[in-house]
Amino acid sequence: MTGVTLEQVKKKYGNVEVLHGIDLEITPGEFVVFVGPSGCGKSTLLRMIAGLEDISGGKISIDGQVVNQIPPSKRGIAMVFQTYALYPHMSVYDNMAFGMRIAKESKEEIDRRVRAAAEMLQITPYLDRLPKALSGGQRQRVAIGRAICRDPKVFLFDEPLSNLDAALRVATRIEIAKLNESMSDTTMIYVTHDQVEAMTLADRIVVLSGGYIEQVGAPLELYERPANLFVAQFIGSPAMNIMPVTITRTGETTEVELRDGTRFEVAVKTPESDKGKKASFGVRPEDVRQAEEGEKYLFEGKVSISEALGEVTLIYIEGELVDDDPIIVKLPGIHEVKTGSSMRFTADEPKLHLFDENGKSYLYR
Ligand SMILES: Nc1ncnc2c1ncn2[C@@H]1O[C@H](COP(=O)(O)OP(=O)(O)OP(=O)(O)O)[C@@H](O)[C@H]1O
Repeated sequence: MTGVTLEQVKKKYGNVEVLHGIDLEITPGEFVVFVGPSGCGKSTLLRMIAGLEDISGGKISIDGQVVNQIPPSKRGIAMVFQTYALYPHMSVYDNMAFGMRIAKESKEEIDRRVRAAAEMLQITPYLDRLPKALSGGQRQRVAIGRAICRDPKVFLFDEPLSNLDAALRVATRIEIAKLNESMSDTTMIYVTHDQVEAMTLADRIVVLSGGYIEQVGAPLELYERPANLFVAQFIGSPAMNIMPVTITRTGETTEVELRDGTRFEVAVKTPESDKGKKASFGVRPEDVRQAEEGEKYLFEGKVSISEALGEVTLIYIEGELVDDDPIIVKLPGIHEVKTGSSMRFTADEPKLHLFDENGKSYLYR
């Protein structure tokens, strides 16, 4: 079993540094997903692990061995790309066998591995076809099959589903989850900007932004305890609502005041020195509910629009409580809501988040 360690890994293109000293320990057999907005450096980091990009600083180790100077073919990795990268003139079988033929494996061994991978991915009926006679999803499975045949110690995926349509994405995502179960000794590193893929596939997610790691954790840990405003708003859809507040009482629990003067308590510890300081209060759209008549409420606002999606109703509230983005409330089921009407909302205390003036969660201070 093989782990991957990154120590102070940096990447520069010319004078521009795009990764600023990444430290990460990926344990053997783990499925780690890199997520982050476009340009945050996630593909570059993956390509550096693969050996397809030079390392400008720091160390990358695979299985305890520093690989900075080791070529891709000697790193024990296999990579699946967004664009499949199949040879168009070769059959599916030959595409999958190609790497092993180069490595001078025996004919019998090649046949055994190609058929085993094809079985696992349910592409046996297509082994004689050319890639052009396959759908996008089938082509991607061939690309994954080719990677499996190499029997990699580390499996790297660079946005493998992003060229597929919605239904195929789901089906292929489930294939990859099954693959991960059947290859439980193989370490997998997966790049995506799709948070559903990240949440469903990962043992741990690494959230990147601007060439830095914002947080590393299990999917639900990031959802329930985001370390900062960036992660809070990146994980979860629609994004967490953020409202500017002032801290009016500190201690084991904290009282905050919204812009309209409403005060309430958040079950988060704050230091005395933060009394009177600006902070950001956060609550997820799905954690908000309508306050009962006479019940203490968190916030009140006029409905600017509502969307009934059947399974849920989304209510948008604009006004002084927020800066640019409206507050979004996601209520289960169908609700008749009048535009312009005033509504009061509340949420259970454990679902409330508080971030300091620098955007860092008070849970981690
Ligand atoms: N060959 C290159 N030369 C110069 N800059 C580059 C090069 N490749 C990438 N970059 C820059 O490095 C940064 C990180 O790019 P990278 O492709 O890793 O981002 P990403 O998070 O994978 O984005 P996306 O989701 O859009 O693929 C970006 O600012 C990009 O413009």
